Amino acid sequence: MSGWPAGYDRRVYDTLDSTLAEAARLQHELTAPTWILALEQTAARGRRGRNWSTPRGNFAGTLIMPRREAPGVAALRSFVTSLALYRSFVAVTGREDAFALKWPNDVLLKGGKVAGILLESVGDHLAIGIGVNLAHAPSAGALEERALPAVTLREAGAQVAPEDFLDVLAQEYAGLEEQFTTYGFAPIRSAWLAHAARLGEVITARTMRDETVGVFEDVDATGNLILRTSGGPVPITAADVFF
Ligand SMILES: O=C(O)CCCC[C@@H]1SC[C@@H]2NC(=O)N[C@@H]21
Repeated sequence: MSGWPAGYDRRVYDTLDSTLAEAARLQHELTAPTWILALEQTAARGRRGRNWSTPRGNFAGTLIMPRREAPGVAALRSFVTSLALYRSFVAVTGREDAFALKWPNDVLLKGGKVAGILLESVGDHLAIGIGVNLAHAPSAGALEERALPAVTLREAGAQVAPEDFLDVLAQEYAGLEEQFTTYGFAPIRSAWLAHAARLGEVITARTMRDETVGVFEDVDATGNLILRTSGGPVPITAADVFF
């Protein structure tokens, strides 16, 4: 797949503090959904207030678009995005078996984290921040306790420049975005579940307040993780998942 999807703009920067921060600064002047790519970020953010490191060679991008739906529906684009990443990774590596999706929105390569996604509301826009370890990954010492190891896409045999990866991702995303706006979450959910890591296995979901251990049974129609526990199914809206 090559080319650039119709209806999307793009801006490429050498260095930014954060593509999410740039999306917030640009929101009022954009006239179309826009991909913002930075070849280096100096103050990138990850989920739950964590830092995210983006040395040169890795992919750091944000897609900003007008938010037309209720926040909960718009947030389902985290699944659209992780599925687009999955398909992009398969496209550039030819390795269908090596990748899996971890709820809510990480992409795994051979069990290690290769990409992360952070959604933010920016006024009446949605900003989808995406970081991919194309060439570099943080060492085990830089990660939190129990976090999955970080791996690079090179470990799947692919050497891809960030600009080239953007072309692939933007096309994959555009196709899935159209599917999402036309048919809703159902087909995205099915496709996502087909590549889910640890479906049917016991996993742990940890929030600031508590921890739930149960069998990963499903992702429901609103994107909740469903864990089967001895007390019945428990829907989880937001949590960190540990295997
Ligand atoms: O914690 C995670 O897993 C999500 C990481 C998201 C990082 C990306 S890199 C591009 C965009 N800009 C940021 O500051 N963060 C996101």
